[in-house]
Amino acid sequence: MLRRYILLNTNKFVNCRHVSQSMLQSTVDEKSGIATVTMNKPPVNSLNLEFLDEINTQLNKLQKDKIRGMILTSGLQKVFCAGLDITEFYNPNPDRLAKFWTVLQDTWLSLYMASFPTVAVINGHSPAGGCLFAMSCDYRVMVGPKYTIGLNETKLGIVAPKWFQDTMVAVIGQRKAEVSLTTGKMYTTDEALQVGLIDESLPDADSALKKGTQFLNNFQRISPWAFKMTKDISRQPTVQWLIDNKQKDLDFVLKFMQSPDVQKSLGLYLQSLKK
Ligand SMILES: CC/C=C\C/C=C\C/C=C\CC/C=C/CC(=O)SCCNC(=O)CCNC(=O)[C@H](O)C(C)(C)COP(=O)(O)OP(=O)(O)OC[C@H]1O[C@@H](n2cnc3c(N)ncnc32)[C@H](O)[C@@H]1OP(=O)(O)O
Repeated sequence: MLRRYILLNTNKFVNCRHVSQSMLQSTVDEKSGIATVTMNKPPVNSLNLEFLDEINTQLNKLQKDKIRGMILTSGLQKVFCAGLDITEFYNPNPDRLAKFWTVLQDTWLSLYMASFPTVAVINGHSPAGGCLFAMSCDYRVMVGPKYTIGLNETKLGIVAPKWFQDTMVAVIGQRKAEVSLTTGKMYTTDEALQVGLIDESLPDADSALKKGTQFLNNFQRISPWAFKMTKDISRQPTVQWLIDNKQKDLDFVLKFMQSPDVQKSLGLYLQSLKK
């Protein structure tokens, strides 16, 4: 059952419905219908099976609730999202890895094709899967200048799947995405703005949240149906490959991730992170 709360959010009191509370906090502003979904899984919001499942469930719920827009952000000090939880890939249990990858596919489809407008307020570092989530929103506002964002998979000795790559191509174009992906480039906020990976850079989280809300307010006079149809037409070419190839994509990941060379690279990368 939904309960009424007064919630302290970025130093401001707002009237909102409290929808859930765990690794993910979700609040809906009653007046505007805008949801703020805050990832809060210390230390770095890494996306493991349970966290992804919670995010996907929440996205589906918000869709049913017919919210008018969503801000996706982080409750952590300096990380938006560290991407996929690398421990899901290292010495994996094949059944769990299969579930993990399937939930990731579904979560991406839910976010990328959300029926409501979405904004990523990137208030911390956003490598790999974190960058994928940000790129899957309709608009990106990043807090600068000290955080970084990008698809860094090649630096881990792994390969960004086709649908990660296609998402980046849709945002920054083929040529820039190719250089970015092959070099595993992590962009500073300024560089990300220059290349078009983010839409705006703001000096602090409060002003970034305000900017995100302003963007969503653009849709108050736009019919949700017209918005959704337009977004579907625009994004369909990017999602269709995964829709048609979910099993093939999963089979490939299971094989790829269990190969000795990939396991060796991941082990070394995990060690370097621990240091
Ligand atoms: C031929 C092939 C064709 C097609 C290919 C098809 C398929 C390919 C298959 C699969 C592709 C898989 C794709 C994966 C995408 C990903 O998302 S991989 C994840 C990449 N993420 C990263 O590289 C981020 C690494 N982390 C960082 O850079 C920093 O932690 C960060 C800047 C985010 C924060 O820095 P800081 O605040 O200083 O924190 P720490 O570095 O000290 O970290 C704190 C603890 O958290 C642990 N940790 C960090 N990131 C992760 C992570 N992603 N997963 C798990 N754990 C992580 C870190 O080890 C620390 O742990 P400790 O406290 O020491 O125990």
